[in-house]
Amino acid sequence: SNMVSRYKKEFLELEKIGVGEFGSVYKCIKRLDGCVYAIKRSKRPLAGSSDEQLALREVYAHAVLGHHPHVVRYYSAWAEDDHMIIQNEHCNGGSLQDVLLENAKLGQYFPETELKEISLQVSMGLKYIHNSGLVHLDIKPSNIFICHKLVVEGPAGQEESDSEDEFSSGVVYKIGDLGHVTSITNPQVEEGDSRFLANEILQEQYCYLPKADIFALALTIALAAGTGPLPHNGAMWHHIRKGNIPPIPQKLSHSFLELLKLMIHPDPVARPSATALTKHPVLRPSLGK
Ligand SMILES: Cn1cc(CCO)c2c3c(c(-c4ccccc4Cl)cc21)C(=O)NC3=O
Repeated sequence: SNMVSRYKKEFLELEKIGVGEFGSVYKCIKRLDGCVYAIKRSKRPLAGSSDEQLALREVYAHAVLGHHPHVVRYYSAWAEDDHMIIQNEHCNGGSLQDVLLENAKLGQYFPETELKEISLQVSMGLKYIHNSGLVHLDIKPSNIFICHKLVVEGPAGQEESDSEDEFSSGVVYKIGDLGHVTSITNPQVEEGDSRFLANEILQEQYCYLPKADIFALALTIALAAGTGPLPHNGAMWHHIRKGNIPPIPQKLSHSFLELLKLMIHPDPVARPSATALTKHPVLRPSLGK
């Protein structure tokens, strides 16, 4: 590789915002356009390894998926000095997992209206991914990123926000980390986090893959509602796969609880599709009247 890396040449590294076995994520400023990006640098996987497959799948998925308000935007990816680098949109509000941990410390949880907003926005992102012929397969709080719209001061000092758009609350939830994305029709399934894994995927039944994302979304929402840590395996894992939503320490409406229950139905066919969720009266109260 040439001496000066493209990464160092094009970007100013501000801070490390994540680290894992996958590599490290940095918040960077691109010198040319002055914008902030999230950049993941990971050790280049062994050529021909399954890790290489995963890395390529992530970039293919971003390339196919183009732009959607509820999918983290991809800008570029390249390889240099034995590293894979992917440059994505930076979401300034952290991940849903970060907010859940903060909430838990304070014994607070997302109220039902916010739980429905998260469900609706992530369903819109899933509808887009599924209609593109792909499935995510690793939906969970740490892969949902939050963008707070920056308030624009008007001339008279009053806040300006085109509140007629659907993000009137100013918070946008986006699906990120496409490392497990695969095709619905000829899938190469790399199982996601077992805490959010639907039983049919464990049984290698891949004929209703989009419904595995719906299953994982329901458990993601249950965590946002304050349920305790999910099991990775064992009796409680199977109890949930029989269609039992783990206990939630707040009063939720019967209709919302019934929807969450339907989303983890043991039979994937019985679970609502992402498209159905985006039109569901429980999530879109205005449609319910
Ligand atoms: C750990 N971590 C923290 C953040 C910032 C949230 O305020 C973050 C981001 C991403 C990613 C990411 C995930 C998977 C693949 C590539 C990237 Cl850049 C990871 C992130 C990403 O794609 N966009 C992010 O904001």
